[in-house]
Amino acid sequence: MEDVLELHNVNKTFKGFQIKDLSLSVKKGFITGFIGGNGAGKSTTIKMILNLLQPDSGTISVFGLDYKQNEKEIKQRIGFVFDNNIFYEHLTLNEMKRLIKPAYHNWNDTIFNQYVDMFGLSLKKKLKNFSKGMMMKASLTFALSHNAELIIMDEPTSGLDPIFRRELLEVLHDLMQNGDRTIFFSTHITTDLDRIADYITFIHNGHHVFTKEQYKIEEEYAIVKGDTDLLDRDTEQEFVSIRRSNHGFEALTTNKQRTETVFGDTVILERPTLEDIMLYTKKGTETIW
Ligand SMILES: Nc1ncnc2c1ncn2[C@@H]1O[C@H](COP(=O)(O)OP(=O)(O)OP(=O)(O)O)[C@@H](O)[C@H]1O
Repeated sequence: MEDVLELHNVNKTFKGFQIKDLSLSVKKGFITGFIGGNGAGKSTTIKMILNLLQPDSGTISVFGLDYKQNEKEIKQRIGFVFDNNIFYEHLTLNEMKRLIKPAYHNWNDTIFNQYVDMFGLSLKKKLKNFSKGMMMKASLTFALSHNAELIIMDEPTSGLDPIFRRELLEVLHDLMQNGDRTIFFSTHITTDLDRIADYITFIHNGHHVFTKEQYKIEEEYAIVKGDTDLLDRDTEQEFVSIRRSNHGFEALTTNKQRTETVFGDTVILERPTLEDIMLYTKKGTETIW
């Protein structure tokens, strides 16, 4: 399968925060959800992918091209959707379109009008009077109107009400019927990903934890529950992190099959949510529990 986006050993240091040797790839034709807790480095990574921020070292290639030689071509083929307002607020949607359209040689007015209608956006209303949901839809409309092959979104569903969110997810899902398109989006709302993501990329504290097909996560990971007397120095090694209470322990395994072999039916295995995986991974590295 073709990778549309590849990061190789990318490093970026801010005071008090570091993206460390981040390598990841995004498969063409699929939706990849990009997850990680607050401050994990998602926005920083997305900015580097969009060449809005330069890595200190490492390489980033988009469509197999690098920004140094091919910035214009890459930007023609990428659409990005941000949660905060990147438009000129005093302009109407129509005025904004006139400004953006000449920058893209693949611009398609029919598609633009189609999404404006579908999203119920007003062409004559000033953008400063758009709600957050409308702004997100406007931003997505611009990305789609130049036929972007790769759509990158930073928290597209945050702050949207459940109906808007569901609608947006359905639009994203429908967009994938054209198998050439790829979507990479960060989110805190991991339940959104259950609906539409094929792959999940998880970063924690500037490190890549995994990129996996969603169904594989279900196959490999499990929450394990059992009596604390099953735990010793050896068996503890089986888990990412362990939570103990008076009633027993709960832990996350990344290798369900092995856990079954080691513990047999002395433990109960449950399907973890992405939230569980994020939480246990965080606790594991902080060793609080
Ligand atoms: N320009 C900058 N200068 C200094 N530090 C920065 C800069 N941009 C981001 N950071 C820091 O880098 C860390 C990662 O921030 P980033 O916005 O990438 O995380 P995030 O995963 O998108 O978080 P959230 O989900 O909360 O939006 C944070 O500690 C942040 O304060």
